[in-house]
Amino acid sequence: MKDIKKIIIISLIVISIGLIAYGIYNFLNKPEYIKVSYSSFIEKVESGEIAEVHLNDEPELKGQLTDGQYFKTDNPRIDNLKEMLLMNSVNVVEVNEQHTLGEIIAFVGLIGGFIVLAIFLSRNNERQASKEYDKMSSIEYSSEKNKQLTFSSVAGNDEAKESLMELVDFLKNPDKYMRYGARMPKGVILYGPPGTGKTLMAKALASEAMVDFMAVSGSDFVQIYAGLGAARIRSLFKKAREKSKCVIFIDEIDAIGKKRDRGGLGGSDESDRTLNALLTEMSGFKGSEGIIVLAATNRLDTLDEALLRPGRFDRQIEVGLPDLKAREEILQLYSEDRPISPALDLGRLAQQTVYFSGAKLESLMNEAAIYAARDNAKSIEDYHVDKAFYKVIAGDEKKNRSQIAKQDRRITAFHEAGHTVATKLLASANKVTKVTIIPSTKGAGGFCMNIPPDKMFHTKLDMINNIKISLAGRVVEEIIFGKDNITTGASNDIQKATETLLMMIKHFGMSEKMGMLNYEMLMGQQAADGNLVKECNHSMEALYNETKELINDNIELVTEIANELLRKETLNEDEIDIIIENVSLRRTH
Ligand SMILES: Nc1ncnc2c1ncn2[C@@H]1O[C@H](COP(=O)(O)OP(=O)(O)OP(=O)(O)O)[C@@H](O)[C@H]1O
Ligand SMILES: [Zn+2]
Repeated sequence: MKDIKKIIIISLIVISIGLIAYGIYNFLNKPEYIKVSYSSFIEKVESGEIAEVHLNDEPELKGQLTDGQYFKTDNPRIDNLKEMLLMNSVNVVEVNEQHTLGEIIAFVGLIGGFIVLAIFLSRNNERQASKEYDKMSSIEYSSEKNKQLTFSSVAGNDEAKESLMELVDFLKNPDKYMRYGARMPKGVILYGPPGTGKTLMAKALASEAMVDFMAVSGSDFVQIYAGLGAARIRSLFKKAREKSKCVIFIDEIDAIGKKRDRGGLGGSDESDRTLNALLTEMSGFKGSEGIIVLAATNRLDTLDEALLRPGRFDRQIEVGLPDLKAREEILQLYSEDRPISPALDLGRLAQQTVYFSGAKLESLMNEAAIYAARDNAKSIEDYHVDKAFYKVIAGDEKKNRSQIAKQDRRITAFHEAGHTVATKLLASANKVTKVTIIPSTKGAGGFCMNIPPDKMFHTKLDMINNIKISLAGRVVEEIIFGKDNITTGASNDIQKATETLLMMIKHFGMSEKMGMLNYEMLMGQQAADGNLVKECNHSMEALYNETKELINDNIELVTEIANELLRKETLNEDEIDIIIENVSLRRTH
């Protein structure tokens, strides 16, 4: 505001100078005119007493006599006046407009004044705008130094916690790792369903390492103004460097890091610019600076690959929904400071809260506490939890708390038990590290983690067994629940089985009927050759029937594993081996 005043004053001064100059010029140059009649003017022309005439369209003509005197006379406004004057060797000056030099000066002065004013105003605007831009581009972040928060405040997710704990020492002593030439990760992505404790873990990492925690959200960078998102990224990293050691947490990274469209549709230049700024900043800082960027997303597969490359977010940690044990731990955690009735069985409550996230469990205990307080009850009772339960799953289908997703769980348990048994019987060299009926981002239902041994070549038998392992989930569904009750849960399995079978026939010459031909080369891209489809269908059916036979022979084992899965939700390899041993002992007796 002050600046605007200054500019107005300066402009006024410039304008006044112009006007004064005009006045002075006029005053100094104002000649005295004597009036002569037109007839005496003509006489003077003819007698050669006129030196100069200014021709114009005005009522009066002006000019100068040979003796230097100025004169004026009536303007006859005739066409041949100029010719007549020239014939009498009078100097003729044509003045089309009446502007005198003085007026021109004043005019120039005025224009100049305005130009100066405009320049000043626009400069001022620019300065104002850039000031505002600076203000907006400096990112607001929430910073917390939470001394009490440790990894023990995060229940379950042991693998994820372990991976993060490795980083604590690095954050404390980055120099130590630099001395050994160890390259520590700059970026870690935590991915998994909402409310599973990703933010909580990031905070725990910062507080255990006793460094600053800077939290922002990806949506803060989605801006209407061009370049603002990128500027905010730079400001964020600048502030982080000022702190030297810190954890930057970017929630909802997908808001800036979405896959860039190859077709050019949808993806905006603006979000590209923001993403590029992030990538540049991340490659910019050195590992020795003790800065780690944690990012969270619900979906890893929507992120741009460029983000996941080495030197960026090259560590990806899954944070899944809690299983039975973890749910009990979380419930325990949120009961600690609350008066819980001794009759309230947290173990049973954990069993009844399948598919609940940590956030949902926390909210369950909180709502129960609110109901208890409203009742002025001595402690939180089972029926408070029951009421709270309906509140928390409100919007979901109203289910009895002990019946939640009961059928889903049963189907998933049997399906995964099928994969497990097939793996154990057909591919004993594979490691089944974990079976679970808790959904992950990888599989819709549960999953059976199966690590094949490291080998250079795969035999035909290996590939056939892999197909059977994939089919075993569906096979068990059919045997236990009937042909009409098979589910969509096997779609990934069917895709995998088909892929393997096609590879065997099309690339590896492993089908006697189709011979040793590469069908890709024979048919180009159009693979829908009738014979090929028929052969695939035929082979798949044979493999399905063989798998069915295998499962039927071992249905007792499948059932046992499924029931154990329903009890514990997650089984590791040792637990599976014990069940197998028990069942085979029972059989031989
Ligand atoms: N494993 C857990 N242990 C203890 N508390 C948990 C756990 N998971 C979630 N919570 C509780 O739920 C709250 C929300 O979790 P948090 O914000 O960390 O989830 P998030 O995974 O970051 O979710 P979003 O994807 O929605 O950002 C936490 O503050 C905590 O109270
Ligand atoms: Zn399956």
